[in-house]
Amino acid sequence: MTVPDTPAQPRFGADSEVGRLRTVMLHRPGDELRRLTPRNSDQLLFDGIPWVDRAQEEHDAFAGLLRSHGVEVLLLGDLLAETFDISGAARMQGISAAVSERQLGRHLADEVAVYLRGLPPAELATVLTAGVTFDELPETPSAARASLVRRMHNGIEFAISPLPNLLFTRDSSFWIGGRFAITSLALAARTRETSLTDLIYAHHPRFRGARRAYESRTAPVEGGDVLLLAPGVVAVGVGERTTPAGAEALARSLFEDELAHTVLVVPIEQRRASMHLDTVCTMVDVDALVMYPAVADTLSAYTLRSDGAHATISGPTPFVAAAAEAMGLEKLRVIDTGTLDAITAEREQWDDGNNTLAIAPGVVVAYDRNVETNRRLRDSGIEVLTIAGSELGSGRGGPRCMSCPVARDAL
Ligand SMILES: NC(=O)NCCC[C@H](N)C(=O)O
Repeated sequence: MTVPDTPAQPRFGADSEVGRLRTVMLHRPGDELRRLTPRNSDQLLFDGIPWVDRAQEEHDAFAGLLRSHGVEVLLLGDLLAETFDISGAARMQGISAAVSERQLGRHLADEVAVYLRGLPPAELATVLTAGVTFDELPETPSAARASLVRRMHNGIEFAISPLPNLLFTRDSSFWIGGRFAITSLALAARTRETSLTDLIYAHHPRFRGARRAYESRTAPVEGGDVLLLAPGVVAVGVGERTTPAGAEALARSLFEDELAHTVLVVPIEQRRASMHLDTVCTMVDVDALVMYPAVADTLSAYTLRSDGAHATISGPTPFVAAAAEAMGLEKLRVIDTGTLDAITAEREQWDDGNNTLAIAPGVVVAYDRNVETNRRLRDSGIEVLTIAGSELGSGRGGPRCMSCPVARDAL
C-alpha cells in the first residue's frame, strides 16, 4: 500500500487535486436510482437503467478502497439524516426547496409540506433524495381537501423529483483553500441537489466553523468543471454546464477571497461526452495530468489573473502551456494516451477513463474497464487502484465525479 494508514486530521479544505486525501464526501446510491425508467432516464441524465444492488456493491467497494487507504469517508445520506435530526431549520430548508408551488399549486404544496414535516429525519432524507410519486402521497383526509392537481396527474409521476445524480458529489459543492463552495447546477434534473449540500454544511456539526467561499444562485458553475491545478491556480471548464458568466463570477470571487491568484478558463465542447472539464482531463500527480488525446492539442485557456481589486484577462493560449506557466512548472506532463487508437480512446473517455481521483501524488483511483488508459498511466509511473463501475458508470461519471474531497494535505 503506497499511502500510509495514519488517522485523518480534523481539518477542512484542499489546495490541489492530488494532496494526500484525508476526508471525502461520497453518496451511496439508494432508492433514487430505483426511480430511473426508460421514460425518464434521459431527463434524469442517466444513459441506462442501473442494476441498483450491483451499483451499491460497486460503490461500497469504492468507499472501502478509500477507507483502506486511510481516507475518512463521509456519506451524504447519513449527513443529511443527521442534520435533519438535529436541526428544525434544516428540515424546513430541505422541505421548502423540494416542494414546488409552481408544480403542485398552493393547495397541494401546503399539504405535501405538512406531510413531509411529519416524517422522521431519516425518512425525510430518503424522500428528499428518492422523491415521491403522487400515488405515494398519503390519502387526503376529506373530500373538502381533495386536490385537482393530484387527480389530474398520473399516479406514477413525481410530486417531488428524485435526485439520482446526487451520486456525483463533486458537482454540487467543492472545497478550495479552507472553505467550501456551493455551486449552481445548470440542468433542472440537478438544481435541487445544492439545497441539500447547502443545509448539510450550514447545520451539521461536522462542519461547524467551516466558512463559505463562492456562492452563486444564478450563473451556472458545476464542481466537475473546477480543477485545483496547484495552490492558487484553478482551471474552470466552460461548456455544456458552467457558463462564461459562472466562470467569471467564480474567478472574481476567488480573487476577492484570496483563494486563487490565477484562473484558467477552458472552453470545452458542448456535448454530453464532455459535459465537464473533468470528463476529459484530471490531475494524477503534482506535475501530471491525464487527458483525452482527441482534445490534447486543441484545449486552450483564457488566463485571468488577480491584480489587486481587478482581474487581467489574456489568451486564449494552449491550455497545457498556460497551466504549466501559472503553476510555476517548467513542464506539465500529459500522460501519453496518444498511442491509443482513436476508437479505444473514445470508448474509454466515454467510460470516464480520464476521470481519475487522486488520493495522493501519483496514486489514483480509476475504473477497471479502461484497460488501455490505465496501462498508459502505469507505464508513466502512476499507481492505479481500480474499482468496478459497470453500473455506477451508467450515470456517466467516474471516481472523480463521485467524490467531493473535504480535506487534503497541503502540497
Ligand atoms: N463531474 C462529472 O462529470 N460528473 C458527472 C455527472 C453525471 C450526471 N449524470 C450529469 O449528467 O450531470
